[in-house]
Amino acid sequence: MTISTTTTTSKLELRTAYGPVFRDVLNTQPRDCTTEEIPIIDLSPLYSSKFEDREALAKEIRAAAVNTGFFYIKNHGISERIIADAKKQLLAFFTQPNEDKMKVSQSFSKYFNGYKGPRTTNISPGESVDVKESLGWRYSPQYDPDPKTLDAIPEEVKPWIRGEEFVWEGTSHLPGFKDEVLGYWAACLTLARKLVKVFALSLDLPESYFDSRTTYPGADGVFNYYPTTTEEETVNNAVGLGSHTDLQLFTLLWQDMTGGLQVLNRDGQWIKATPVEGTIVVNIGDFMMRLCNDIYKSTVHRVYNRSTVERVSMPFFFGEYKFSEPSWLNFNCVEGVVPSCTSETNPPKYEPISCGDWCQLRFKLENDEMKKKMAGQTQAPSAVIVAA
Ligand SMILES: O=C(O)CCC(=O)C(=O)O
Ligand SMILES: [Fe+2]
Repeated sequence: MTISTTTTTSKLELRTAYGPVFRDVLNTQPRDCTTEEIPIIDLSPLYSSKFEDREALAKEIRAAAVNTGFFYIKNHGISERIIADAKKQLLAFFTQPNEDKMKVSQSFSKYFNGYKGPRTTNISPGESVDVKESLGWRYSPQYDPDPKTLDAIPEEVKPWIRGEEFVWEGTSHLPGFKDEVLGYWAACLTLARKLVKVFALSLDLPESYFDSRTTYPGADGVFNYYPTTTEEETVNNAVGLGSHTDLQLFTLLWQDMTGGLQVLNRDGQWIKATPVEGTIVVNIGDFMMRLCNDIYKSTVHRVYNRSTVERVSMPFFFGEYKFSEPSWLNFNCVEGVVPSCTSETNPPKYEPISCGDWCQLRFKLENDEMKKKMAGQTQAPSAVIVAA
């Protein structure tokens, strides 16, 4: 008798601004990641004055980005104090009575800022609603650690500034909230602007390639709070946050030590991105994937909190939003595949689009579909994977 060892796969549906895409997923249990799959990269050379040091770092980043598209960074330069203060404020926010959280409800927002309650989003169409709740705030030039003269912001740029003050007004009763949350956000933005230079190097571009493109960047801060799942949700395989890719150039993701983040590796195997003390996770977003013609992949990930305690995370999404001179003169602010990633035999696979449009389109799509879903049912659906 022969025993079949063939592993079956399922198709996982992912939502993008241009409609669904599908990935093959092995029907095997998630396993721990190896250090080859998700390496820990020492970021100290980022702060070195020697070009060779930064170039060597760029090589490490390229290797990680073409492999799983996920890596941990240590010695990243964001202090433990800044992180601890932000986490303290995160907990202060989410442990408030619901009516206080609703003071900054996303329903007040034009641009997806504010609070979304638990089980009110469904990022992955084939999985359950997301058990997590979240608070998001977007780029505002008045809080940019690289100071901006507000009067000098070009008129054409202004419609692309997506930060909204109601987030800070509606949390002003929480002592130190705005300062400490924006302190963390500013530290992430400073780090991201340094890191994007190494990403440029890693793509054989000049270090300064993205500088003018990130003068008014996509810089979205989010706090995620994953309550423990109910017994029914556990039985129904409910996700904390369903399978998705991030949208911008890259994400800096601080996660607590609870665990629950899973990443789809190149073989279609779910692997666990186990928390590593003192590190931040970096992952590639869709816009980066488009710019580099798929050399780097935006990696699918999801979260299950199956522990007996809450889990929290603080992602920061970094992208080109609005170009500064001279690029903003090209007001469509679209960007195609970068020249170093194409050749005669490897033509661009993607039409140019702006990072801003790319995000706005998908946020809207997700929101509209969720509204339809909520209108049609009162109970959270259980997870369904589209059949192979
Ligand atoms: O909570 C996490 O670890 C991941 C969060 C995430 O993927 C997101 O907010 O896009
Ligand atoms: Fe994500």
